[in-house]
Amino acid sequence: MKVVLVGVGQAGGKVATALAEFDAEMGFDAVRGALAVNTAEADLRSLPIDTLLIGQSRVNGHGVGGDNELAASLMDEDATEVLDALSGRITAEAEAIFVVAGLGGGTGSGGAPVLVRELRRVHDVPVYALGVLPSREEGALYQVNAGRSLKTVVREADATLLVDNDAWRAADDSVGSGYDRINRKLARRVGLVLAAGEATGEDGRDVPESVVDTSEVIQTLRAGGIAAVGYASATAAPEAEENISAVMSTTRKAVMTGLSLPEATEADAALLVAAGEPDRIPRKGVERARRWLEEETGSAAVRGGDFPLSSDRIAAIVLLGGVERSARVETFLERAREAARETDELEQERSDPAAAFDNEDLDGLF
Ligand SMILES: Nc1nc2c(ncn2[C@@H]2O[C@H](COP(=O)(O)OP(=O)(O)OP(=O)(O)O)[C@@H](O)[C@H]2O)c(=O)[nH]1
Repeated sequence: MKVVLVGVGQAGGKVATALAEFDAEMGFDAVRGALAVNTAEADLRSLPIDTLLIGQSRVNGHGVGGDNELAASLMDEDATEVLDALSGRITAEAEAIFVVAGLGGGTGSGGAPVLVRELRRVHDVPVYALGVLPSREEGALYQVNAGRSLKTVVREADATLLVDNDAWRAADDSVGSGYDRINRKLARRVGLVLAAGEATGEDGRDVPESVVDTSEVIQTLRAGGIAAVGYASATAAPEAEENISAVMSTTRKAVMTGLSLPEATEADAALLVAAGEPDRIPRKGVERARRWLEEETGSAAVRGGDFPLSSDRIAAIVLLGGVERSARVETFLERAREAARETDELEQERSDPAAAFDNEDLDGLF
């Protein structure tokens, strides 16, 4: 899938950079452009990708200090500038746009939903959000901001791929010190999803039918709402038949312990990508893993395909679409509501998880 990335806020800029770097290192060429947008000049300075400062007339390059409503209004005012900066990058070959942001801060949290809305108004390709949820150890403001931002961005985007900052954090990482490591893991996992479908036949030969196509990624995300990605890998034996159980166990691991949104296994749609040396990927193993995924997610729409990579490992990449009914999402929203109650922003609470995005428990941003 040929994509253009727009990072909003500090986390957005860093994660977009990590994705662009991974894509370049691997030579996939799925990332066709990357721009970082921020209200804080200092956060843009160290980034190697293109940057754009917004809200200058009102915050003078000093950021919004966690105020996501202010950020939403600054993005609204400067949206034309951002769209202009992107217009040269979003060429006819772009198949999707990803707006990347940490949902718990100010600039990304408030700016991303507005930018998604504006991009959808002017571009025909799907506009997805890639949102980072704050760790449970972060304070009430982060949780409330993320809850409100999530509610709004899910409504505006074609789909919102969520990564929980607690998901891929090593046990000994503190929230801050672990960012680089989290960003690298995130870049590999999401980067492989983006690159799936970019595989070309060796020496100009036709791409085998079993190879995953970009449209399968888009179809899986078509369910809308919230999406999650899972990943696991194992050493591959030289013969395909010897790897049947490796495909099965990596698929299970990707879902049970490797998801970007832990335990969000109830899904409307799923895609299983088996990555590795084509000769080592067992058809029987992939079929078996797909059936298991169908049962585990309760989804009748489980797609599958290979991602040819020269590697002595075999990896399972699982993309789940429409996971917003999962207990994990409700747990986060409850955390955000609890934080909102603490900060005196909430009057009532409801318990139906599926209705969580329609009710007024947590105000949207706009
Ligand atoms: N995964 C990841 N999360 C990050 C990173 N930096 C910050 N975060 C998370 O993002 C949230 C804060 O968002 P930031 O992007 O730092 O804030 P901002 O959008 O720039 O907003 P302001 O600083 O208020 O203008 C918190 O929940 C952090 O845990 C990062 O590099 N990687």
